[in-house]
Amino acid sequence: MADKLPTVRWGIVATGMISSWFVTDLLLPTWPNKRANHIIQSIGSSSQSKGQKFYDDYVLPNLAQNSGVNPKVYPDYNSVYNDPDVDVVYIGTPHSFHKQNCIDAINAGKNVLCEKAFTLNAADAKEVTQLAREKGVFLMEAMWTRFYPLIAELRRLLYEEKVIGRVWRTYADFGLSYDVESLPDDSRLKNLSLGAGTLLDIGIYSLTWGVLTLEENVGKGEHPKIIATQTLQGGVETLSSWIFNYSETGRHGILTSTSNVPVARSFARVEGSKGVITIHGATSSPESFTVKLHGEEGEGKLYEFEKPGRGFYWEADAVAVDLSEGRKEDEIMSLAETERIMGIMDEIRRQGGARFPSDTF
Ligand SMILES: NC(=O)C1=CN([C@@H]2O[C@H](COP(=O)(O)OP(=O)(O)OC[C@H]3O[C@@H](n4cnc5c(N)ncnc54)[C@H](OP(=O)(O)O)[C@@H]3O)[C@@H](O)[C@H]2O)C=CC1
Ligand SMILES: O=C1OC[C@@H](O)[C@H](O)[C@H]1O
Repeated sequence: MADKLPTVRWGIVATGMISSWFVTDLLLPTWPNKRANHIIQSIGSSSQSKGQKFYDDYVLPNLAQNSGVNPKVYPDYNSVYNDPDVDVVYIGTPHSFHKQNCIDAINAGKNVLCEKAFTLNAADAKEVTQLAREKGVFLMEAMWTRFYPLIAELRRLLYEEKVIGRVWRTYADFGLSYDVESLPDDSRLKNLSLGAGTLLDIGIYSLTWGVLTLEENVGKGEHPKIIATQTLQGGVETLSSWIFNYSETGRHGILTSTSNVPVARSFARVEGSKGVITIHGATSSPESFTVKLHGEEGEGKLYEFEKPGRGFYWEADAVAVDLSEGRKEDEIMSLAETERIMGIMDEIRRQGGARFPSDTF
């Protein structure tokens, strides 16, 4: 069975935390709903020694899972874009570099999976998506949570089975607890030119839970009105809160992110006319949810989902399947949806006051 799956060869750009998580997951022996095989073909870093350390730490221990391929390590990113054996480039740099990294990879004719947040603002996102369309390469934002089987089941229950009746309201939070001011000045979480602030880093997940639970046809129906506010500390946004108002359905999303308070384990709650669904785990990496009908005795029905490692393989599988079937974008995380999400985050920042040096609004 595994032989019939499409295989994709990845070029990894940057060797920070997220790239280590992504590669470690792709080198797992298997996972639920596995739809593709993945090979780490090459690694690009700011230096040979850093790239080599990444290889030693995250690839070498699991080399047996890499289909006999020993990846090349390059002391730059361009060599990855120009490596003829790479099918798709994975970009794991801080947000502010995504635009240029994508442009370079696309101009080299490569397919691209780029980390969230896709760019710093919607205008930059459109420039990149337009280029990919022109060049005819595949491009996707790595919004991994959207590809969890848990999401598909949750949406089936909400909009096919309608288990909680008419959906009215979603609360979702992503909070981490760190002191921004004590971080080094070059930290991507503190440095505004690297895109610091909670909205693009973690608020994007609360936002995603909002659209996935409140929109029956995600991105294809009514677009929400937004009412937003933000708190800045030393110019860096540390607390964002916003309401989504869907006037056609009457639904509201109450959504927030912060670096000042850790999120609760039950990070989201979807309320309907007949019951409530409470979602547990990390906001980026959900584990289970409980469906409890109004008036029902007990704790409600728990839905649990198996997840070896962290869960990055599901988005990678989607890329591999899209490529094998000749698609230039993914249906779940389409380019239009990325543009829309970036536009929503622009609007929250417009109202809330958080700005990056490169913003033109
Ligand atoms: N999907 C998810 O769950 C997560 C996604 N992310 C996203 O991934 C991106 C990277 O985050 P993370 O891995 O935490 O960041 P790190 O700081 O850990 O790593 C970023 C890497 O980018 C490269 N880089 C290039 N230029 C710079 C620069 N000027 N400053 C810092 N790094 C630079 C470096 O790699 P090298 O030296 O090898 O070139 C560096 O190691 C962000 O956009 C973030 O939103 C982050 C965490 C989780
Ligand atoms: O995407 C992310 O999810 C997990 C967080 O810890 C991280 O800061 C963020 O980039």
